[in-house]
Amino acid sequence: MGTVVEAANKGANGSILEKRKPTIVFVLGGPGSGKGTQCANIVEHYGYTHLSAGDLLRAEIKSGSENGTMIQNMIKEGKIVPSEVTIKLLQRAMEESGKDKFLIDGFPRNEENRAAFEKVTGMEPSFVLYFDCPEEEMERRLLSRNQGREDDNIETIRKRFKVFLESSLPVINYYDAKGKVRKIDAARPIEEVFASVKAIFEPKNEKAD
Ligand SMILES: Nc1ncnc2c1ncn2[C@@H]1O[C@H](COP(=O)(O)OP(=O)(O)O)[C@@H](O)[C@H]1O
Ligand SMILES: O=c1ccn([C@@H]2O[C@H](COP(=O)(O)OP(=O)(O)O)[C@@H](O)[C@H]2O)c(=O)[nH]1
Ligand SMILES: [Mg+2]
Repeated sequence: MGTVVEAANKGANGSILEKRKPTIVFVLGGPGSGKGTQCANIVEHYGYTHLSAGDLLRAEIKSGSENGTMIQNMIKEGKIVPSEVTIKLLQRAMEESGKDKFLIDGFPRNEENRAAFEKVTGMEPSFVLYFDCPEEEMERRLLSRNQGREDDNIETIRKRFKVFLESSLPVINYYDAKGKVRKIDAARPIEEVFASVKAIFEPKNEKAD
């Protein structure tokens, strides 16, 4: 039974993840659009495991890994770290969690990230949550985030906005063409945004009338 699904999920590396067939939701949106904030809410209500690609990369810098300096420099410049580095961290985190429902926050950030992830893991997202927010609002939020991040300064923020428009939006457009994007107006208060998020995660009542 399920041979068609199994074939569709089969990736190139024989990973245990294939056997578990995890559910994946990509959480995308510009820097400061509220991805991390809303992911925390989703985890609380819907039992997903939150994996922030940015957090994994920052942890990798702290761990003193051989890639640490390269990653740090790229983040400081708002550039996208090579796929193989980020994908390895995501795969490891998924494996180690022992869980099977993931919010992947802030990845894929460009078409190459996306294609490499799908190829290496053999997985596609169930859907993509896209937090849509104007730059002025994102800029305000980032400048008052106060997490001591090296990239939350106006110079790097401008670079991140440019990278988002040029490289990350095409990923959203790609999934939109496949009918997989759930777009949310993220320029509202946190609770209002979460109300829209809930409507996406709640099971549909087919017989509602
Ligand atoms: N809807 C919102 N309205 C106002 N501030 C918000 C909202 N969502 C998040 N924030 C704040 O904006 C900053 C960036 O949010 P965060 O969730 O870290 O965004 P992202 O992960 O997309 O960069 C944080 O300080 C957060 O508390
Ligand atoms: O898949 C990823 C995710 C993040 N980053 C880098 O990490 C930074 C911070 O990402 P994060 O998602 O934490 O920032 P946010 O958008 O949440 O503010 C980005 O600007 C990139 O330089 C990356 O290269 N690849
Ligand atoms: Mg974040």
